Amino acid sequence: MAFLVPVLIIIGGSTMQLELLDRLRQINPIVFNISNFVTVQDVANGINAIGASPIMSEEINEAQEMVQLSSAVALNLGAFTMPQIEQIRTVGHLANQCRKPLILDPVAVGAVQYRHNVVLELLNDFDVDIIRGNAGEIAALAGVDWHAKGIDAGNGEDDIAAIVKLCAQKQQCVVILSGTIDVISDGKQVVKISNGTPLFQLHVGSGDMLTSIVGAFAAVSGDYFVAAQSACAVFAIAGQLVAERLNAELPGTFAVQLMDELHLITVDEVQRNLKMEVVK
Ligand SMILES: Nc1ncnc2c1ncn2[C@@H]1O[C@H](COP(=O)(O)OP(=O)(O)O)[C@@H](O)[C@H]1O
Ligand SMILES: Cc1ncsc1CCOP(=O)(O)O
Ligand SMILES: [Mg+2]
Repeated sequence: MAFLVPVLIIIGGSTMQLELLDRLRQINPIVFNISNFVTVQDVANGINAIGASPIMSEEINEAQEMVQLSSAVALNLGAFTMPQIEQIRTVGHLANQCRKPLILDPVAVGAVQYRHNVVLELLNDFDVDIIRGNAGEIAALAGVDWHAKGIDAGNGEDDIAAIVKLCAQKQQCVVILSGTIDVISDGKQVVKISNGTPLFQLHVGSGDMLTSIVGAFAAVSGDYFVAAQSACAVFAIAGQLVAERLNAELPGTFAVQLMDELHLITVDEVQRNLKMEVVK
């Protein structure tokens, strides 16, 4: 096994372990995803491109084997049906029993009350380690007023650092609120990562890809707060590097080149481009 050079960035007491990207590529962890039919291909290829190994399943009878063979489990609630909720519940319990990191993407819970209710029931049923959503979704889970717009963040006036911290305290896990700035909290500390590009918003599935890539980082780190920060930094900087090379708003080209960049991006590039701050 090649020697891993530790790349630690310490800002205001918070530690970003950028070498997790190299560790991920060496270990090639399996990430089991319950995906949605809209973005499943992007999610599988995003995991593959970054250096992990995706597997998807909609069958409850193979839930136990799926969880056992994987190193992280990502639950995307983008387009679930009631029978699928039984599979999701089973997988959530199994992930807890087998101590596999469990990541949740609560798609559109800020816009659809039915989804919100179902997700709150699931969160009562099993423990998730990391929640990743946009501002509309995280505000809903924090119980804060916000005008979400379908699968998109929408708008609101509250302080997003306070919202993500409240959500992390309420749900007792690490929470990522992604957007123009990614804000990450474990309920005590809050970190902001100001990388990325607005082109992410022109590609449906950007958030879903990030959620499963968070799973890949959680699979190779015992510290979910650090894993969440590293995944957000790598993903946002990959998109930013692509955008810097494009001379027009090209959503199709962006999506294709994002996949390439996820494969090519190095720890050194992340380190040179990282814009991270600890919120006081
Ligand atoms: N305006 C923006 N500027 C920079 N990065 C962005 C912007 N909007 C979204 N992103 C990035 O897009 C990725 C997906 O996040 P987001 O768009 O919030 O998810 P979702 O697709 O679930 O709404 C994240 O890496 C985030 O940092
Ligand atoms: C359009 C759509 N409808 C249900 S799930 C979904 C995809 C959401 O993807 P993302 O949250 O990554 O933009
Ligand atoms: Mg989303």
